[in-house]
Amino acid sequence: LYLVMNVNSYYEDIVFLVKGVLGCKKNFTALLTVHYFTHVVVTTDRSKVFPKDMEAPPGGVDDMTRLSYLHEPGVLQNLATRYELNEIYTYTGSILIAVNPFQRLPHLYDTHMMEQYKGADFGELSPHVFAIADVAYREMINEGKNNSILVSGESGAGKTETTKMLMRYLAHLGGRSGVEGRTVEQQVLESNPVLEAFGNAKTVRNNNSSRFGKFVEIQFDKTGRISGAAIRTYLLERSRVCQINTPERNYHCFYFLCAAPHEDTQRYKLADARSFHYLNQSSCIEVEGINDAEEYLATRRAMDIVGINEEEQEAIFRVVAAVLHIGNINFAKGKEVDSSVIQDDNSRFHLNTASELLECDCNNLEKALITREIVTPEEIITRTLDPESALASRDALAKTIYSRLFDWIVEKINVSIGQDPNSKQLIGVLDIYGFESFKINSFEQLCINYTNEKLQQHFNQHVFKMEQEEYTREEINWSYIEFVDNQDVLDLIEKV
Ligand SMILES: Nc1ncnc2c1ncn2[C@@H]1O[C@H](COP(=O)(O)OP(=O)(O)OP(=O)(O)O)[C@@H](O)[C@H]1O
Repeated sequence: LYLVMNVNSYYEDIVFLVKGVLGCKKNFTALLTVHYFTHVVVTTDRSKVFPKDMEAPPGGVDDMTRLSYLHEPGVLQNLATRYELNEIYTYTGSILIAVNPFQRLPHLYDTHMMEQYKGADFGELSPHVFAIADVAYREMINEGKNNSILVSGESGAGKTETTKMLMRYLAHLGGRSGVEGRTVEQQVLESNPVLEAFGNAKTVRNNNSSRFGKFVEIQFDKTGRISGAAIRTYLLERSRVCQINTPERNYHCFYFLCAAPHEDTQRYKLADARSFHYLNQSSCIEVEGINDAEEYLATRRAMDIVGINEEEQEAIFRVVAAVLHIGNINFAKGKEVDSSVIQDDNSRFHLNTASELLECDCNNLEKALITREIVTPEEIITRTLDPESALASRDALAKTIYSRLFDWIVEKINVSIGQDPNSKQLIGVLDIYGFESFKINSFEQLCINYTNEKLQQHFNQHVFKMEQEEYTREEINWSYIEFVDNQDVLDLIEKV
């Protein structure tokens, strides 16, 4: 198991390192380096300052296990120093820390660079995401065992970009030349735009934030060539389909479709994105750097490439449009207590259009929205719903349809990429969103945080156990390292 930790680069106020002590009476007066270039003199409490490694090279160290003081400011200072020199990668032992450069650095990822890392000993060259992929691949070949690379970090830290680079490098190592048609590795890489159109959205932190977790399994044959692949997705953020706030957006595909050529929008009876409730709850409709009309065509092309045919594409976009129409169906109070009716002609138009697009009977759809069936051992009881409950059932339907569409697309991509039933070796790359804590947290956050906690636990055990075994083997005198162990939290959730 390898870990790539992605870090955002915009923290400004956390590096407080003592540059030199000016006086030390009651309080601690120290010359501090704030945000690595501005120097200020402040008086502060002794407990708030940390010693600086005066012997560290001016450009920082490329493996942080070599730092004399391993405290948080020291680690951040080292990352910041290297970042200033455009060195975005740093090791901590076998863990790779990647700081988001927020700019394209093509020279870091070209073929020449890939060739350099091919077969090089770990640690011999500068830290790089290719080195992690290389060692995972070589261990798999030499020891015949499966390997996984875990890419973690908060939203916008660069996990998806890192995953793409890992895949590109693995495709470079295990790719086949001269194979007719599109190769497995090409198809895996080319599936990204499709997954992003349906699973990514603009958030506060990231204009192209993945709202699902992804585990890509690359399968290899005995000779180390890629023989198949599978993409597994987790925890698609369903709530986004119905609820968004400024400055966020819903999933990209909704805006792409509203900006499609006229003949397509006409077929799906679509209008401006601003006229749909699921989109206009946020004032953000357009995003700088994303041309929705062009992206619509690009998504269609990407679908062609991954084997989603014209008829299937039509069906997919019909469902996307139907979700938008469902969101515009409103309800008014019915004559009976706790009942509701379709609000007006406008809502009826959207109800009829949604049922046309979904190819279902519009009376049945209406009934499904304004009533609830309760199944008891004796009979099925049908209860009417008040307008508020009807809205909730409308949103639940939209979320379910959308998440099933997403799963269907993933399944379709998997069928077209093809898995190798005889494969004995694989490398898995896990790109999963990190811990989340908002003002208001829902069940989705609990699931996401639980998953991360579980991964963290697995990693802690793996790393600490490995280290301790090594110390014992080398007969090093060591004492147990204290670390935050949240096993109690996991036990609590798992036993509920
Ligand atoms: N190695 C890199 N080179 C160039 N740009 C990068 C790199 N890593 C990240 N970025 C930039 O940062 C943006 C956010 O990165 P990315 O989408 O990979 O984050 P993420 O951690 O997957 O976020 P989320 O969890 O929200 O999906 C990218 O769109 C890209 O502009």
